[in-house]
Amino acid sequence: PDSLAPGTDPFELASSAAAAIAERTGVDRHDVALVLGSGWGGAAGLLGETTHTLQAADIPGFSSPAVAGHVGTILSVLTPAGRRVLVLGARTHFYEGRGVRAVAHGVRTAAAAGCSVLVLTNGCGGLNPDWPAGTPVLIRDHINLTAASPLEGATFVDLTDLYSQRLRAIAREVDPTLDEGVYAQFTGPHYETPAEVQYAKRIGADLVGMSTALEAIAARHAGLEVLGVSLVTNLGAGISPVPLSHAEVIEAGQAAGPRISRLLADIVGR
Ligand SMILES: Nc1nc2[nH]c(I)nc2c(=O)[nH]1
Repeated sequence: PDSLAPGTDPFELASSAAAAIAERTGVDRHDVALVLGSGWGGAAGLLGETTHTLQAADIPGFSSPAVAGHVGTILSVLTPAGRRVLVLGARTHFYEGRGVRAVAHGVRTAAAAGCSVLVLTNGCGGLNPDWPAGTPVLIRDHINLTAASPLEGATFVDLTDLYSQRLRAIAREVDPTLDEGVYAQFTGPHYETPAEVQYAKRIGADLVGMSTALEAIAARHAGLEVLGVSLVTNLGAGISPVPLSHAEVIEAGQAAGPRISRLLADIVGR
């Protein structure tokens, strides 16, 4: 069944997606999954040898991307250390209105494909003036402002250390200058008002985005160890005098591309 409609079991769909990936790549088990957010597109090429490129729309439960800057492919990459990375370039955002099952499908597919680690990357707004556009920031924790959960029913899941200290320590070995922050997921698709940015700041957020938190919760439930890395692509509304634009977002991501791609490749290579 290639549908996330009510009635289909999302975990069965993830298993069939993982089976389709294994069949099409000949790779029975992947080790690390990587979700590429805005600005992170260049990372895949530096991870190792891309042995297979699949169209996401050909894999059960995935659809073609709705956001410019997100490619609609799923890659299988072999790292120099012999690790298999599943690169999910087809993220579904909560604001697409396809439901939380669609948002969590990639993560569940990664777990069903055998992955034990998930690296979630995103582009986001920064609330710290010390972080100009192009700054990568490790996610230390999140605030889920979507009023939703990817989990259904009495699925009580502990979220302490959701963003693995072990993986953050590895990231800091690779780049000791990396800062950390709390990421708040808004529903979007609109950007925050200046008042909402100040609200986010007051409740303890350093980064504002429209992804990641729901995926991380689904990842913990699926038993994956999570590393989250944000790319500050703009300062949150009201923090900087000029208005936001998606063009600015893509441009800042591209400028930071080489550095963050190298960073991600070195972290995954550990
Ligand atoms: N919510 C929110 N999401 C974002 N994504 C990007 I790239 N920039 C932003 C931002 O300023 N706010």
